[in-house]
Amino acid sequence: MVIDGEWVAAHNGQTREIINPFNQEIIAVVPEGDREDAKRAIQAARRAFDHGEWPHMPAADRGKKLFKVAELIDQNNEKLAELETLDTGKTLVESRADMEDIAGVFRYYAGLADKDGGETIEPPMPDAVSRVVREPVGVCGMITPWNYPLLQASWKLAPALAAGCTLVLKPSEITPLTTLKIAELMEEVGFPKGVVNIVTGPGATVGAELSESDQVDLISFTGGIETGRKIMQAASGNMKKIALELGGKNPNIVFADSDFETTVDYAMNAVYFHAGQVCSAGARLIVEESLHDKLVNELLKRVKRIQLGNGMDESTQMGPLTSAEHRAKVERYIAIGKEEGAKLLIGGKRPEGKEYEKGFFLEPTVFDGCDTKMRIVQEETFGPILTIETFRTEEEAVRIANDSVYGLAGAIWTQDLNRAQRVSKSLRMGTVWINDFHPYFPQAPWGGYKQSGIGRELGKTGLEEYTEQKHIFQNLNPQPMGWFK
Ligand SMILES: NC(=O)c1ccc[n+]([C@@H]2O[C@H](COP(=O)([O-])OP(=O)(O)OC[C@H]3O[C@@H](n4cnc5c(N)ncnc54)[C@H](O)[C@@H]3O)[C@@H](O)[C@H]2O)c1
Ligand SMILES: C[N+](C)(C)CC=O
Repeated sequence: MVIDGEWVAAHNGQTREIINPFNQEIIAVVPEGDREDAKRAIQAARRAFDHGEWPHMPAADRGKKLFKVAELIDQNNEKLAELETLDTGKTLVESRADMEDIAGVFRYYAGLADKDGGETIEPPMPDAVSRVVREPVGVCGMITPWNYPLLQASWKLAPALAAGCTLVLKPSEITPLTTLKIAELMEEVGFPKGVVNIVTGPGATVGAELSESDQVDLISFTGGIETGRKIMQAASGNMKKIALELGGKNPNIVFADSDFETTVDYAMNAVYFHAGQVCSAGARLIVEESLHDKLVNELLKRVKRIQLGNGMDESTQMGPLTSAEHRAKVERYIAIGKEEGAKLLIGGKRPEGKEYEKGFFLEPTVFDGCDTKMRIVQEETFGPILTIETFRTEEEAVRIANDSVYGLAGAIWTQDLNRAQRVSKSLRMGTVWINDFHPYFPQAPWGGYKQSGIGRELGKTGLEEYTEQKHIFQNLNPQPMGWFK
């Protein structure tokens, strides 16, 4: 890991084996840091912020460095993609696309770094000037999940560095490899020491230290809702700023007038992409009753054809789940769905065959006859499970879709664009897609309503999250007030 510009082992020499979820082979051994390592990294980031050049460097120069990182990511796209696939199990095609997105994020914030020079405002008194400027928030703690390891890291690294912050990043303990690789690329670009620190290790120690430390000014977290709650509590000690990107249980609302072929195609992609391990997965299909039978029949035909396999194999459409623990959790949800009376139409078990024996595979699964009282509809299973609910009216569709503690994303399929606009206004979600599913890009903010999170990543807001606003007021003609004579 990287602390204060040096590649170091964990202070106590502990290590962790990183496993390929396709065959359980050990692909790497990484340091298993603890609170002590996190403290050292925080101190390094603190020194680099309080006494270093990075926060004071012209923003355009910080931007140039980020452009170079983007170039190196492009040059190393294949290597990084392979590493991500070996570590997570996702298909190589997905990993390559992730790397392109990641380079795009660095490029976007490289360009944005020097665009906000502050603003002059009109003070309500004569002979005065007022300026509002943005300054880096300080030392940032960053904690990332295992499903999109480098992508989620890039959404934090690029804006924080553009803003002039220093940081300590803790990747998920089970998928740290691409985060360590990008630290190598950043070393090649040359960031001042202590600006970028990477500490590998568990959430309960390294993550908790970052969240609790009074030397950290902001904690940015992407992960599950329960961990988010703990981080929010831990952050209250020094009132550090918090940015939380949490889970979702995202409705995919299909009206009977939608374009059938495109809708079915996207409904599959919405839920089974990356084996459903996507915060914005379209895991709840909410379909107009009159279209239900036709849509379900076609879905089942296509689900049967999904090609499971090694993510490294170009013909694979869906890889294994990322860990044995996670597969066990998803299997528990399948059992819960059956107990709740949902009708299992397909899947619900591990695939048979020698090629699947060692991997953490689970068949794509469809439950019909679902409703919002069921746990499989309310809770994030984070696996290849689709639940189907039906509606008769537009109002009912909206009510069902909003009946959730989450509010991350959702989609509407219809050719009636007035209806699409009406429904999009009624959905309590951070992102609404009309006749599409899944697009996200650096220019548009990303984040959740309700318990899906606090704050936004990406877009201009994603940069502002890493800044404090300062109002600088100058009296141009100071005279005694004469109040206390
Ligand atoms: N909203 C988004 O943009 C987005 C994106 C990706 C993933 N997610 C969510 O992430 C979740 C899946 O990821 P996960 O299983 O890795 O989540 P998780 O909450 O289990 O872990 C996320 C990170 O938090 C760390 N952590 C665990 N306990 C901690 C503690 N007490 N203090 C500090 N850090 C701690 C983990 O080590 C890991 O690095 C899903 O809920 C998914 O929806 C959300
Ligand atoms: C934010 N996203 C969609 C890239 C990953 C969510 O898990």
